[in-house]
Amino acid sequence: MTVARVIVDVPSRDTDRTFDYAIPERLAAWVEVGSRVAVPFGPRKLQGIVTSLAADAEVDKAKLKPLEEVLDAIPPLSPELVSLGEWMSRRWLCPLTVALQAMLPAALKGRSEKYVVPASGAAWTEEETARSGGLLLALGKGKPLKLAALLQQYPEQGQLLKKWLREGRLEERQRVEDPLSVKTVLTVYPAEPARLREAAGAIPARAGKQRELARHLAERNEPVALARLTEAMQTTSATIRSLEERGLVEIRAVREDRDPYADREFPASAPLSLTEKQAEALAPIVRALDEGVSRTFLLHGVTGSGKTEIYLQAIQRCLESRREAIVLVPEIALTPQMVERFKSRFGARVAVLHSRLSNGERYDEWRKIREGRAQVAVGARSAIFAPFTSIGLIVIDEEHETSYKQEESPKYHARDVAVERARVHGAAVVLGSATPALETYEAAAGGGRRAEPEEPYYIALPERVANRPLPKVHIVDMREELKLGNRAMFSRLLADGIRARLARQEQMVLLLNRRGYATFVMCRSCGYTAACPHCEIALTYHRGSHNLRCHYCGYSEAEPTTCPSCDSPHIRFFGTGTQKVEEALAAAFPGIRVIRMDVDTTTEKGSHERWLTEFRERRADVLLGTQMVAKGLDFPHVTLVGVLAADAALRLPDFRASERTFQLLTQVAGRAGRHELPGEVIIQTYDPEHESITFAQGHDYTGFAERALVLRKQLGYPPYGRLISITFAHESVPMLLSIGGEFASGLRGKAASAGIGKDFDAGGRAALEVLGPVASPIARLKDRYRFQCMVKYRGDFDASLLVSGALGAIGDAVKRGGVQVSVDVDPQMLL
Ligand SMILES: Nc1ncnc2c1ncn2[C@@H]1O[C@H](COP(=O)(O)OP(=O)(O)OP(=O)(O)O)[C@@H](O)[C@H]1O
Ligand SMILES: [Zn+2]
Ligand SMILES: [Zn+2]
Repeated sequence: MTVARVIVDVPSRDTDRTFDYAIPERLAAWVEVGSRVAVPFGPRKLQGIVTSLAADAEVDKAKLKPLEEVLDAIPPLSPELVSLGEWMSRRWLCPLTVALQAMLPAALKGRSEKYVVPASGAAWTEEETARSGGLLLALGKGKPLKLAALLQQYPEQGQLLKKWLREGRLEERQRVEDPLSVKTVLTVYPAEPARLREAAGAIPARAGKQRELARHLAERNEPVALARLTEAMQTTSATIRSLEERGLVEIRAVREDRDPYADREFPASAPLSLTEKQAEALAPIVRALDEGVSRTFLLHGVTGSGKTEIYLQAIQRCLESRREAIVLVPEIALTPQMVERFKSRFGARVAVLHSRLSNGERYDEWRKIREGRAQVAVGARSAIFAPFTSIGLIVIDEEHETSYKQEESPKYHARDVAVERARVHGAAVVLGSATPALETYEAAAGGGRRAEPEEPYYIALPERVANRPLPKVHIVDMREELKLGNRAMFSRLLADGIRARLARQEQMVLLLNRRGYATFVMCRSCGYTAACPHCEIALTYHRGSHNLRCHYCGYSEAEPTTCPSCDSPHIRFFGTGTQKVEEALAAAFPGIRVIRMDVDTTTEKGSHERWLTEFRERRADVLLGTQMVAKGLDFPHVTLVGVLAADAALRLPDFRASERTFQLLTQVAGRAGRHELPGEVIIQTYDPEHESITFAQGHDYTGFAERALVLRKQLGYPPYGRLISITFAHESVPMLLSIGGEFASGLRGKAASAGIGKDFDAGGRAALEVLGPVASPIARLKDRYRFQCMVKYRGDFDASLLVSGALGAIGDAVKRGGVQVSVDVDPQMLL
């Protein structure tokens, strides 16, 4: 092979095709499908990825420019991932390079020199040393050598170098000294507990904080990071230094390991003996694993039904057959608690990938997978691209979660990617949820209407483990509360519930459903609301800085004192934030200990974990938060879950609003009473008859789904029809109307000539309907107006192909006018 087809990393229409390059002799051993390369491109030098190799070029071979460099010793993408990228680019209408880049760890993007060093403990025979022609000698000097230089200097040894890199005897480094690996943390080492306790007694009362600290450390009896201690104990490092002066602690700078979980002990866990129901659920999955056929399962199990144990045992089976497993969990649920369950069972064979890791850490975990040191990848959405070569099982926990859809290009859904990868690998896919997406449920169960379940195969776990009951759910009509003169944030029932838990020292989870319940500013006299002058979006009030901010473009302005529209002084901040609830709790229940978890309190790395640990250790009574407290948490002492403003998101202009609300309520209710203590749930709402709320009260997923599906069918929404939304953005509205109109009529024409009608009837015939162009729900963003066309279709044809054809036809006009176009296939968020 002497020609490489390369896709360059420029995400535009014009460059969305491969370009041919000659492979120079010296690089011949290194260029593979999936290699990252540097190539000349006109006057520029670009990065690209080799998507195929060919013996001959499409143009005159003598005119081909040569590849300049191979950027990694071992290609970061396998041929399988390259073709997956091609599939994604067709499926979600994005440039191929965008799909391929999404699979690379961030540390591999951009330019950086690569170095090669011998791995610690690696050894070579004399014969190998001789064959290496001086290469090993050079490396043996202990200094990392540049990969590019080695390729130049030892052209004959290319294959050897590559072999040793693959075997892990040589290692590839990003930098000579990776600054991340020498990071240190100040750590407090306490003295013996007995000594601490004795000394605490002798510390004078005026140094009460020191005394409290000494007692705390005696109880804790293990080293703790200084920063963590000051925060947990609400004290300063000076106080801890005073303890050091007293000889009660020692503060040392400790090298922080790059393995984010390295300092944690994971007690080994053995497989539980499954309940009868669990065993029944596992059986068909094991059968598929043993047969090595690709099959998808929907594991529909109520909260606390023991789905995770089924995942674990399925993974076990997969590993026994020497294949690898990927487990996806929503980013927000990727807590130490979740990670612990996998690490305890499979130890060092687990690699963890999530966004809170630094680029260096992520890269390390990614390399563990690629080099075969890990066989289980646990991670958020993008872990679906884990560079395994022999996948046996893919698990998607909480498969209904919206975070599995990426909202920026490539706008892929991890569920679809999982099914496609599984098809190629002959792997099983397990989609688990207590509240499956209606699309998944309809496909699997057909709502019980189909005699033979098709793909995915439906497995139900309708009961909790050990016959624990699902919690009792009460609904409180907040309008009634108001009529009775209760203007507080908490209904009488909820307030009583909180008081009772405080008295019994049990714990509570309070959810503030803030989606659609923005903290906006409104004039009570004229109804004026503050909106961003650049985007059609209400400004959000920020308490700390007393200003109003746009969450889309960052615009901010000072909090108004009088209404800009009518001069009335009755302009004020509306809606409820978690901060306000926290204050109300403190006022109503003196001494209550609250942990507030929302975007503001969890931005710092590791803070999310820290809060949850504190709550687990029962150092707080209430865990208060937004959506992030609803998922996957398993705390034995939580006996009350309260939902403030359950209906806040119901009125969003999105056909999935009631599905999302039902899912959220059911999930959060599932946090209560998961262990010995029974649980209770109180839902406050202004809309107590809404189906999302009444079905959640009855823990009745099936009832909810059947009703919702009837509506979906009438309206031709998913799962009975599919959507593609195309958004055009530009400063000028007439331009948008003309481009949008041209696109819509072009697409209609293409559909008609393909024999596809526009009528969306119940008969299930192929149909395609183009709605719009109309102003988008966000009508202006960053000073650009936005118009959208919604394509609604059904039937067995490639609608994406038609859309891409229609976009191609207006391509020149779009380019000339400088119109931005974005396409979302199967959109999840209609806002
Ligand atoms: N076979 C078993 N024997 C004993 N205990 C079990 C068994 N299976 C699961 N459990 C326990 O039951 C509890 C609930 O299980 P798990 O967290 O796996 O449920 P889940 O279905 O994943 O719940 P959710 O959807 O709410 O996250 C856990 O504490 C778990 O340890
Ligand atoms: Zn006003
Ligand atoms: Zn804005």
